[in-house]
Amino acid sequence: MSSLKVRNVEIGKGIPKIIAPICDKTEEEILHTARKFSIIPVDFDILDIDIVEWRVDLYDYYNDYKKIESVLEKLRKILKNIPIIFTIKRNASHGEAEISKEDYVKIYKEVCATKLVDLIDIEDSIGKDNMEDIIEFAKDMGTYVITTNHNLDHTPSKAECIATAKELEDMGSDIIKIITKPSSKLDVVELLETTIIIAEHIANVPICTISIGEKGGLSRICGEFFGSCMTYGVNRKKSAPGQPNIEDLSNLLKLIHKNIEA
Ligand SMILES: O=C1C[C@@](O)(C(=O)O)C[C@@H](O)[C@@H]1O
Repeated sequence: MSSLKVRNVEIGKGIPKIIAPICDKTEEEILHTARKFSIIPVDFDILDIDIVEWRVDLYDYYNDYKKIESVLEKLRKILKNIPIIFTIKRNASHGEAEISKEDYVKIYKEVCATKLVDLIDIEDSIGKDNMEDIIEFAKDMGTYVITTNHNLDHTPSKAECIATAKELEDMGSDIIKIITKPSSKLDVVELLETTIIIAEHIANVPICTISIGEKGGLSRICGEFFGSCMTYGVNRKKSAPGQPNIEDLSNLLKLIHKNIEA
């Protein structure tokens, strides 16, 4: 697995990168949260984040491209050099956006064309052709692509996850993300083992794996050992169940980094 440098952040090397999602509904709240993320750390008031994800499906106007662009322009200024991920999750992937695949593709392309975001996160529920369509466009615009495979009701086998990772990499993903739902502790362990195999033997791009819900919490903190390159931390509002808060996450990641040989 090789790393990916986005602005000053090297994803796929060292401590997994902390992504802070912005999950607000209104422009005012979104910008307020972004300002908190951009504050220069003072003493203990450190918000230790590497990347900000805007969860656009949680915004009141997720299907109004003009409004999205206007918020993005402001976010870009506020967040300065912090990389921004643009994500719309449709309700097919437990997100909030009731949006057709065609509109999804259209909004993502328009956003790439603005060059205001560093990465986009696209979901596999839109189908291979639509994913490839967005990826090709994103590459032309210089936007990095995270492709997300959602398994929100089960944990697929190792073989299935490996096949998925290969397929997503072949499509041109810059980062591969696999999300699974555990029904037992063994499911969590299975995903961690799968992560090692993909990171060390299969993928040439960084991968991120998450076992969701309270049962899967371990998968969010031990990525450095198993080969998962990034993890999501909560600020005020969670964007998914099981996410730890940013401060705890940051402390844990540093502690693990000091005590393991990855
Ligand atoms: O894909 C993901 C991962 C996530 O669902 C999580 O479980 O932490 C949180 C989402 O905001 C993000 O887009």
